[in-house]
Amino acid sequence: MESLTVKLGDRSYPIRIGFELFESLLESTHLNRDRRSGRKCAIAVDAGVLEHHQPMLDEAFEEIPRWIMPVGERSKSLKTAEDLLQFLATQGMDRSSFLIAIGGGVLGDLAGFCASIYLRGIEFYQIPTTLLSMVDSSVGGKTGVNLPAGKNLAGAFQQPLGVSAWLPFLRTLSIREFSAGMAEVIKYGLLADEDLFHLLEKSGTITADSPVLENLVARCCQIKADIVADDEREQASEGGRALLNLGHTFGHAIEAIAGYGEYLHGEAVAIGLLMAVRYSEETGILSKGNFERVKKLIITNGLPDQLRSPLDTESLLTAMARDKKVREGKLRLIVLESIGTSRVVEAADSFLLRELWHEFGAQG
Ligand SMILES: NC(=O)c1ccc[n+]([C@@H]2O[C@H](COP(=O)([O-])OP(=O)(O)OC[C@H]3O[C@@H](n4cnc5c(N)ncnc54)[C@H](O)[C@@H]3O)[C@@H](O)[C@H]2O)c1
Ligand SMILES: O=C(O)C(=O)C[C@@H](O)[C@H](O)[C@H](O)COP(=O)(O)O
Ligand SMILES: [Zn+2]
Repeated sequence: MESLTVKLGDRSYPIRIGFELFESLLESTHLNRDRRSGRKCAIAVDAGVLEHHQPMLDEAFEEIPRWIMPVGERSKSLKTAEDLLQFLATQGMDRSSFLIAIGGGVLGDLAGFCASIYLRGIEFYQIPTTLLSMVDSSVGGKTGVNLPAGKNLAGAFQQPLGVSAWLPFLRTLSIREFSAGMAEVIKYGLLADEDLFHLLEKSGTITADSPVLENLVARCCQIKADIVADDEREQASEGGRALLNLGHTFGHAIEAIAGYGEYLHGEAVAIGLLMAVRYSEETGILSKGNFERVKKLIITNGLPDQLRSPLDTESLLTAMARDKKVREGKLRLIVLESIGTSRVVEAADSFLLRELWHEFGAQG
């Protein structure tokens, strides 16, 4: 088992990652201790997880009331949040109660958001079940829902009490969903860890059975934990948590304009990473030649390197302008200086952005 800590003073929490018994991971994050304390709790679970793991979850959590979320990005909405909040209220959850989120990033973001606003805030645990949620979304406390106007535009920072990543969950994940998680893994290599990037280049296509999997998940979580510990609310004037957004200004625009769910988050991020690398090369911040390396890694891991069908350039640019990193109307973009080193550019070149969208398959 890999054990890490997100160091946030009295809100510090453990991340446990491993193949051992599911119960042991729950024990090691204190989740079972909190259950035994008599505090009321409830589960929010993704329907797709239940489809594959219901007997195990029934056994592990037999007596706990359960709210089931319909699968997919469209569930990350205010409407679904209302359903979950109503469920918490009808179960009589009080301020000493806690919520257990079992699912991918959609479920985790939604349940975390509901935990942050129910009775003005209750505690919650994260049990991520997708690669993406194990390496990224379950850690760091960004919670929220999408609006028609853009991704994650309503949300809150709410750290979990603990994260238990049981790796055998990944054996039932579709290849497409596993690949989506690899986009965030590649992102970490690019933004902060050249050795990780080399390891990925050497390893070929990563799968749920890859011998490096546990190490990869732990490494990504460690990078995120360190960044979050330094800049929990993304307020650093240079770098900081904003670096975790590499490729996302492009990716989030694709998700919103194509219609939520059309591109998986990781697929949109993969295209966004390539666009960010191209932007970095075109502006002379990154030396030429890196784009092809990143593209090879993206393709090897089953991710798209282009829009699948044309989207409207103006709409994409409008969506980008709603990015949460915008300051005083200026679009801030994460760029690469080299593989493993990233930084923020304060006012992105809008002419170049338009050209890039055309290069990657947008129209108009
Ligand atoms: N909060 C953050 O820091 C953060 C970071 C990255 C991404 N995100 C968000 O995460 C979301 C994407 O999360 P995701 O990629 O996990 O997608 P997801 O939550 O939609 O899960 C993907 C699919 O896999 C199914 N599934 C989940 N676990 C399974 C399992 N073990 N076996 C079989 N099927 C399973 C689900 O039913 C779903 O259909 C996006 O909304 C994105 O914005 C948030
Ligand atoms: O945790 C972060 O910070 C990230 O940026 C991680 C991203 O992978 C994730 O998709 C996040 O939800 C994006 O945040 P947002 O602030 O751009 O909505
Ligand atoms: Zn992301």
